[in-house]
Amino acid sequence: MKLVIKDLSKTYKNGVKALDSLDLEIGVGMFGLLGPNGAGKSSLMRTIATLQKPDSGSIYFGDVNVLEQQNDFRKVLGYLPQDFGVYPNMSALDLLDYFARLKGIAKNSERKEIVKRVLDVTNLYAVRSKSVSGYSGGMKQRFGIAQLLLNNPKLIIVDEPTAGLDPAERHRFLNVLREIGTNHTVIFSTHIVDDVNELCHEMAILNGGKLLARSTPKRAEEELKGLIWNKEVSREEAIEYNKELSILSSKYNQENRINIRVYSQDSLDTAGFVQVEPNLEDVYFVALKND
Ligand SMILES: Nc1ncnc2c1ncn2[C@@H]1O[C@H](COP(=O)(O)OP(=O)(O)OP(=O)(O)O)[C@@H](O)[C@H]1O
Repeated sequence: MKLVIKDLSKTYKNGVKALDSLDLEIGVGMFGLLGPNGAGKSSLMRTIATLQKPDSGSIYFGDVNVLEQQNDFRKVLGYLPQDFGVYPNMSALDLLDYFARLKGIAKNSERKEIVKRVLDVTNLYAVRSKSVSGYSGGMKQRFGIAQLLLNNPKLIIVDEPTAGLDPAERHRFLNVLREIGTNHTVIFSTHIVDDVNELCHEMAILNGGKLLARSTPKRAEEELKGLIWNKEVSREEAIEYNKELSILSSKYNQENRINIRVYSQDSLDTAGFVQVEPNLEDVYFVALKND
Protein backbone atom coordinates (compact mmCIF):
# COMPACT_ATOMS: atom_id res chain seq x y z
CA MET A 1 0.00 0.00 0.00
CA LYS A 2 1.20 3.48 -0.85
CA LEU A 3 1.53 6.48 1.45
CA VAL A 4 0.74 9.65 -0.47
CA ILE A 5 1.47 13.03 1.11
CA LYS A 6 0.34 16.18 -0.65
CA ASP A 7 1.11 19.81 0.00
CA LEU A 8 1.73 19.32 3.72
CA SER A 9 2.55 22.47 5.70
CA LYS A 10 3.02 23.24 9.37
CA THR A 11 4.13 26.43 11.07
CA TYR A 12 4.54 26.28 14.84
CA LYS A 13 3.26 29.07 17.08
CA ASN A 14 6.78 30.46 17.43
CA GLY A 15 6.84 31.07 13.66
CA VAL A 16 9.08 28.11 12.69
CA LYS A 17 7.94 26.61 9.39
CA ALA A 18 8.67 22.94 10.02
CA LEU A 19 6.89 21.56 6.92
CA ASP A 20 6.73 23.60 3.74
CA SER A 21 4.27 22.38 1.03
CA LEU A 22 5.72 18.89 1.17
CA ASP A 23 4.78 16.26 -1.45
CA LEU A 24 5.99 12.69 -1.01
CA GLU A 25 4.99 9.18 -2.13
CA ILE A 26 6.29 6.10 -0.36
CA GLY A 27 5.76 2.45 -1.34
CA VAL A 28 6.67 -0.92 0.23
CA GLY A 29 10.25 -1.34 1.48
CA MET A 30 12.69 0.67 3.53
CA PHE A 31 12.43 4.39 2.95
CA GLY A 32 15.15 6.61 4.40
CA LEU A 33 14.37 10.19 5.35
CA LEU A 34 17.67 11.97 5.70
CA GLY A 35 18.17 15.45 7.08
CA PRO A 36 20.14 17.49 9.60
CA ASN A 37 18.85 18.36 13.05
CA GLY A 38 15.85 20.63 12.80
CA ALA A 39 15.09 19.67 9.17
CA GLY A 40 11.51 18.74 10.04
CA LYS A 41 11.86 14.95 10.15
CA SER A 42 10.16 14.50 13.52
CA SER A 43 7.44 16.97 12.60
CA LEU A 44 6.70 14.95 9.47
CA MET A 45 6.77 11.64 11.33
CA ARG A 46 4.53 12.91 14.14
CA THR A 47 2.09 14.29 11.57
CA ILE A 48 1.93 10.97 9.69
CA ALA A 49 1.49 9.19 13.04
CA THR A 50 -1.55 11.47 13.65
CA LEU A 51 0.00 12.93 16.82
CA GLN A 52 -0.16 16.46 15.50
CA LYS A 53 -2.22 18.21 12.86
CA PRO A 54 -0.76 19.99 9.85
CA ASP A 55 -2.02 23.47 8.90
CA SER A 56 -2.86 22.19 5.42
CA GLY A 57 -2.36 19.27 3.08
CA SER A 58 -3.46 15.65 2.90
CA ILE A 59 -2.10 12.20 3.73
CA TYR A 60 -3.52 8.98 2.29
CA PHE A 61 -2.45 5.43 3.08
CA GLY A 62 -4.05 3.33 0.37
CA ASP A 63 -7.58 4.70 0.37
CA VAL A 64 -7.55 5.62 4.07
CA ASN A 65 -7.58 9.36 4.63
CA VAL A 66 -5.04 9.49 7.47
CA LEU A 67 -6.00 12.91 8.81
CA GLU A 68 -9.75 12.17 8.76
CA GLN A 69 -9.90 8.46 9.59
CA GLN A 70 -7.38 8.43 12.42
CA ASN A 71 -8.78 5.39 14.22
CA ASP A 72 -8.74 3.20 11.11
CA PHE A 73 -5.23 4.33 10.30
CA ARG A 74 -3.84 3.79 13.81
CA LYS A 75 -4.81 0.11 13.59
CA VAL A 76 -2.35 -0.40 10.75
CA LEU A 77 0.36 1.94 12.06
CA GLY A 78 3.45 1.09 14.11
CA TYR A 79 5.29 4.14 15.43
CA LEU A 80 8.57 4.28 17.33
CA PRO A 81 9.06 7.84 18.58
CA GLN A 82 12.47 9.43 18.99
CA ASP A 83 12.22 9.30 22.74
CA PHE A 84 10.21 6.47 24.18
CA GLY A 85 10.45 7.57 27.81
CA VAL A 86 10.84 5.31 30.80
CA TYR A 87 10.06 1.61 30.82
CA PRO A 88 8.61 -0.07 33.90
CA ASN A 89 10.57 -2.66 35.81
CA MET A 90 9.02 -5.64 34.03
CA SER A 91 10.45 -8.41 31.89
CA ALA A 92 10.19 -8.07 28.12
CA LEU A 93 7.97 -11.13 28.04
CA ASP A 94 5.47 -9.76 30.59
CA LEU A 95 5.50 -6.29 29.12
CA LEU A 96 4.86 -7.54 25.59
CA ASP A 97 2.08 -9.77 26.87
CA TYR A 98 0.57 -6.72 28.57
CA PHE A 99 0.84 -4.58 25.40
CA ALA A 100 -0.68 -7.42 23.38
CA ARG A 101 -3.67 -7.47 25.75
CA LEU A 102 -4.05 -3.69 25.35
CA LYS A 103 -4.02 -4.17 21.60
CA GLY A 104 -6.95 -6.51 21.97
CA ILE A 105 -5.31 -9.89 21.45
CA ALA A 106 -7.47 -11.70 24.01
CA LYS A 107 -6.65 -15.35 23.43
CA ASN A 108 -3.80 -16.63 25.63
CA SER A 109 -2.33 -19.03 23.08
CA GLU A 110 -2.48 -16.43 20.32
CA ARG A 111 -0.72 -13.87 22.53
CA LYS A 112 1.99 -16.35 23.42
CA GLU A 113 2.67 -17.10 19.80
CA ILE A 114 2.77 -13.45 18.70
CA VAL A 115 4.97 -12.41 21.62
CA LYS A 116 7.42 -15.20 20.81
CA ARG A 117 7.47 -14.20 17.16
CA VAL A 118 8.24 -10.52 17.81
CA LEU A 119 10.93 -11.48 20.35
CA ASP A 120 12.50 -13.71 17.70
CA VAL A 121 12.40 -11.09 14.95
CA THR A 122 14.05 -8.50 17.20
CA ASN A 123 16.65 -10.94 18.57
CA LEU A 124 15.47 -10.46 22.14
CA TYR A 125 14.25 -13.98 22.84
CA ALA A 126 17.38 -14.91 24.83
CA VAL A 127 16.88 -11.90 27.14
CA ARG A 128 13.08 -12.10 27.32
CA SER A 129 13.05 -12.63 31.11
CA LYS A 130 15.28 -9.64 31.87
CA SER A 131 13.76 -6.33 32.94
CA VAL A 132 13.35 -3.91 30.03
CA SER A 133 14.37 -0.98 32.27
CA GLY A 134 17.84 -2.59 32.51
CA TYR A 135 18.22 -3.08 28.75
CA SER A 136 20.97 -1.24 26.83
CA GLY A 137 19.98 1.56 24.44
CA GLY A 138 20.04 -0.77 21.44
CA MET A 139 17.99 -3.44 23.20
CA LYS A 140 15.42 -0.84 24.21
CA GLN A 141 15.14 0.31 20.58
CA ARG A 142 14.67 -3.31 19.45
CA PHE A 143 12.08 -3.76 22.19
CA GLY A 144 10.30 -0.70 20.77
CA ILE A 145 10.18 -2.48 17.42
CA ALA A 146 8.94 -5.70 19.08
CA GLN A 147 6.03 -3.91 20.71
CA LEU A 148 5.00 -2.07 17.55
CA LEU A 149 5.03 -5.35 15.60
CA LEU A 150 2.42 -6.92 17.92
CA ASN A 151 -0.56 -5.83 15.83
CA ASN A 152 1.17 -6.57 12.52
CA PRO A 153 1.22 -2.97 11.24
CA LYS A 154 1.24 -2.21 7.52
CA LEU A 155 3.14 1.05 7.92
CA ILE A 156 6.03 1.40 10.36
CA ILE A 157 7.57 4.74 11.28
CA VAL A 158 10.84 4.89 13.21
CA ASP A 159 12.19 8.30 14.17
CA GLU A 160 16.00 8.50 14.43
CA PRO A 161 16.35 5.08 16.05
CA THR A 162 20.13 4.79 15.70
CA ALA A 163 21.03 8.10 17.39
CA GLY A 164 23.14 7.32 20.43
CA LEU A 165 23.69 3.62 19.68
CA ASP A 166 27.23 2.21 19.67
CA PRO A 167 28.39 0.65 16.35
CA ALA A 168 27.61 -2.96 17.31
CA GLU A 169 24.14 -2.07 18.60
CA ARG A 170 23.51 0.06 15.56
CA HIS A 171 24.29 -2.87 13.28
CA ARG A 172 22.06 -5.22 15.25
CA PHE A 173 19.26 -2.69 15.04
CA LEU A 174 19.70 -2.10 11.30
CA ASN A 175 19.62 -5.87 10.71
CA VAL A 176 16.28 -6.09 12.47
CA LEU A 177 14.90 -3.24 10.38
CA ARG A 178 16.27 -4.79 7.20
CA GLU A 179 14.30 -7.94 7.88
CA ILE A 180 11.11 -6.05 8.64
CA GLY A 181 11.53 -3.86 5.53
CA THR A 182 11.18 -6.85 3.21
CA ASN A 183 7.43 -7.08 3.79
CA HIS A 184 6.38 -3.75 5.34
CA THR A 185 6.46 -0.11 4.40
CA VAL A 186 9.03 1.36 6.76
CA ILE A 187 9.86 5.05 7.02
CA PHE A 188 13.09 5.57 8.81
CA SER A 189 14.46 9.01 9.68
CA THR A 190 18.09 9.63 10.42
CA HIS A 191 20.86 12.20 10.16
CA ILE A 192 23.39 9.39 9.61
CA VAL A 193 24.10 8.99 5.89
CA ASP A 194 25.48 5.46 6.35
CA ASP A 195 22.17 4.28 7.84
CA VAL A 196 20.46 5.07 4.54
CA ASN A 197 23.33 3.65 2.54
CA GLU A 198 23.24 0.31 4.32
CA LEU A 199 19.51 -0.09 4.50
CA CYS A 200 17.25 1.88 2.22
CA HIS A 201 16.14 1.28 -1.37
CA GLU A 202 14.54 4.68 -1.56
CA MET A 203 15.39 7.94 0.11
CA ALA A 204 14.60 11.61 0.42
CA ILE A 205 16.64 14.47 1.77
CA LEU A 206 14.73 16.96 3.88
CA ASN A 207 15.79 20.40 5.07
CA GLY A 208 13.88 23.45 6.19
CA GLY A 209 10.66 21.45 5.88
CA LYS A 210 11.25 20.92 2.14
CA LEU A 211 12.30 17.92 0.07
CA LEU A 212 15.65 18.65 -1.55
CA ALA A 213 15.94 15.29 -3.30
CA ARG A 214 13.94 12.11 -3.81
CA SER A 215 15.79 9.19 -5.33
CA THR A 216 17.46 5.85 -4.70
CA PRO A 217 20.90 5.94 -3.09
CA LYS A 218 22.38 4.37 -6.24
CA ARG A 219 20.73 6.71 -8.73
CA ALA A 220 21.59 9.76 -6.63
CA GLU A 221 25.25 8.72 -6.60
CA GLU A 222 25.26 8.09 -10.36
CA GLU A 223 23.93 11.58 -11.00
CA LEU A 224 27.10 13.01 -9.46
CA LYS A 225 29.46 10.94 -11.61
CA GLY A 226 32.33 13.07 -12.94
CA LEU A 227 31.53 15.94 -10.59
CA ILE A 228 33.34 14.95 -7.39
CA TRP A 229 37.03 15.74 -6.96
CA ASN A 230 39.44 14.91 -4.19
CA LYS A 231 42.78 16.33 -3.11
CA GLU A 232 45.02 15.96 -0.12
CA VAL A 233 46.01 19.41 1.11
CA SER A 234 47.42 21.25 4.12
CA ARG A 235 45.18 23.15 6.48
CA GLU A 236 46.21 26.48 4.93
CA GLU A 237 45.51 25.23 1.40
CA ALA A 238 42.08 23.98 2.52
CA ILE A 239 41.22 27.47 3.77
CA GLU A 240 42.32 28.96 0.42
CA TYR A 241 40.37 26.41 -1.64
CA ASN A 242 37.30 27.04 0.47
CA LYS A 243 37.19 30.61 -0.91
CA GLU A 244 36.88 29.55 -4.54
CA LEU A 245 35.53 25.98 -4.61
CA SER A 246 32.50 24.17 -3.26
CA ILE A 247 34.03 21.92 -0.60
CA LEU A 248 31.59 19.19 0.41
CA SER A 249 33.60 17.59 3.18
CA SER A 250 37.09 17.59 4.60
CA LYS A 251 38.65 14.79 6.56
CA TYR A 252 41.98 14.69 8.35
CA ASN A 253 44.16 11.70 7.54
CA GLN A 254 46.81 10.11 9.74
CA GLU A 255 49.56 12.41 8.44
CA ASN A 256 47.53 15.37 9.66
CA ARG A 257 46.77 16.42 6.08
CA ILE A 258 43.24 17.01 4.89
CA ASN A 259 41.36 15.20 2.15
CA ILE A 260 38.94 17.68 0.66
CA ARG A 261 36.08 16.55 -1.56
CA VAL A 262 34.85 19.17 -3.97
CA TYR A 263 31.82 19.45 -6.26
CA SER A 264 32.78 20.94 -9.59
CA GLN A 265 31.35 20.83 -13.11
CA ASP A 266 34.71 22.00 -14.47
CA SER A 267 37.71 19.70 -14.48
CA LEU A 268 40.09 20.30 -11.57
CA ASP A 269 42.75 18.06 -13.12
CA THR A 270 45.28 20.81 -13.59
CA ALA A 271 44.94 21.90 -9.95
CA GLY A 272 46.03 18.41 -8.87
CA PHE A 273 42.60 17.09 -7.96
CA VAL A 274 41.62 13.50 -8.77
CA GLN A 275 38.13 12.59 -9.97
CA VAL A 276 36.57 10.14 -7.50
CA GLU A 277 33.49 7.92 -7.31
CA PRO A 278 30.62 9.84 -5.72
CA ASN A 279 29.25 8.46 -2.46
CA LEU A 280 26.01 9.09 -0.61
CA GLU A 281 27.63 11.60 1.71
CA ASP A 282 28.50 13.69 -1.38
CA VAL A 283 24.85 13.45 -2.46
CA TYR A 284 23.72 14.66 0.95
CA PHE A 285 26.15 17.60 1.10
CA VAL A 286 25.47 18.66 -2.50
CA ALA A 287 21.73 18.72 -1.73
CA LEU A 288 22.24 20.80 1.42
CA LYS A 289 24.66 23.19 -0.29
CA ASN A 290 22.36 23.82 -3.23
CA ASP A 291 19.44 24.56 -0.89
N1 LIG B 1 6.43 21.89 19.23
C1 LIG B 1 7.23 22.74 18.62
N2 LIG B 1 7.08 24.07 18.80
C2 LIG B 1 7.89 24.96 18.16
N3 LIG B 1 8.88 24.63 17.32
C3 LIG B 1 9.09 23.32 17.10
C4 LIG B 1 8.28 22.31 17.74
N4 LIG B 1 8.73 21.10 17.32
C5 LIG B 1 9.74 21.34 16.48
N5 LIG B 1 9.98 22.66 16.33
C6 LIG B 1 10.96 23.31 15.45
O1 LIG B 1 10.64 22.90 14.11
C7 LIG B 1 11.83 22.62 13.36
C8 LIG B 1 11.79 21.19 12.88
O2 LIG B 1 11.91 20.32 14.00
P1 LIG B 1 11.86 18.73 13.92
O3 LIG B 1 11.96 18.21 15.32
O4 LIG B 1 10.70 18.33 13.11
O5 LIG B 1 13.20 18.42 13.12
P2 LIG B 1 14.06 17.11 13.03
O6 LIG B 1 14.51 17.04 11.61
O7 LIG B 1 13.31 15.96 13.56
O8 LIG B 1 15.28 17.44 13.94
P3 LIG B 1 15.89 16.62 15.17
O9 LIG B 1 16.78 15.62 14.55
O10 LIG B 1 16.66 17.70 15.90
O11 LIG B 1 14.74 16.09 15.95
C9 LIG B 1 12.99 22.93 14.29
O12 LIG B 1 13.40 24.24 14.03
C10 LIG B 1 12.38 22.83 15.68
O13 LIG B 1 13.06 23.66 16.60
